[in-house]
Amino acid sequence: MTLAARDVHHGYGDDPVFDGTSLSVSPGEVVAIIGPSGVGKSTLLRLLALFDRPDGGTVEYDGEDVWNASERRRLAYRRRIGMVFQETSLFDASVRRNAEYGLRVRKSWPDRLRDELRGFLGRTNGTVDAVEALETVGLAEKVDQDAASLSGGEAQRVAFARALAYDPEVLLLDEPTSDLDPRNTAVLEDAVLQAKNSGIGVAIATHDMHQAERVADRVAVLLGTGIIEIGETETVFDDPADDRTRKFIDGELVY
Ligand SMILES: Nc1ncnc2c1ncn2[C@@H]1O[C@H](COP(=O)(O)OP(=O)(O)OP(=O)(O)O)[C@@H](O)[C@H]1O
Repeated sequence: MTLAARDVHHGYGDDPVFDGTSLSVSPGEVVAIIGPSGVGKSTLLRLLALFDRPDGGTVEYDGEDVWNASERRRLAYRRRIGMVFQETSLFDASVRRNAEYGLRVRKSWPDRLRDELRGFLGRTNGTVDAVEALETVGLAEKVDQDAASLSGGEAQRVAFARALAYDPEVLLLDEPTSDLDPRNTAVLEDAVLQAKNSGIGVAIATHDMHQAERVADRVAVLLGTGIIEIGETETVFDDPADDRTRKFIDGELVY
């Protein structure tokens, strides 16, 4: 599984956000996307999540141009991608039901039938259980609590568990710890590393350089209308090829 945006052009109105940029996510790696506010980190994640079609260029899943595939195939690909947004949206029900939500909605009918058959035959279906996913984010003891009564940090962790619970091949995280305290941040970062170790490819947009250093194998630096540099985390932080990267990381670039 590799999810890739290739030479994508995209914008809103007359303003280009991307003028030909590329990014790929492979199994078992974490790619951090860093860059100033408004540069297009969320937009890039939305393109990778197959929510929006790029104006130009391609988004490919395992080499297949997703927007030239049938809608059925595109939906099947979309089901393999988990996305956690900046703003969490839980509904008024228990934590468990919120974490299970993706399982019910996103599974295709053939998957559901297969799972039922496997359940009938007494086999496990390989899907991460919602409670297991809640354990990963340290919320197992809150499964029966009403989601509406959770703190902001707990709600973000439930949103992450929901994405994990349906066993995605790729996880796209948009500032998943922007409102979290250090303890909640550490729990989520740990969950990201567990996801990676289980073979999931992760892309994470973050404002937090230290977070990128802690969790990412590769870092993509978005500036202007595209990625100006992408490489191994250590190289990008310690010995960047582009001087603008160094300035951005050192806080010398003013936007
Ligand atoms: N639906 C939209 N309609 C019009 N303009 C949009 C829309 N979504 C995003 N933009 C614009 O596209 C640009 C990129 O936005 P985006 O949210 O991707 O940036 P970002 O890097 O994620 O920002 P932040 O770090 O503040 O979350 C911004 O100039 C934004 O105003």
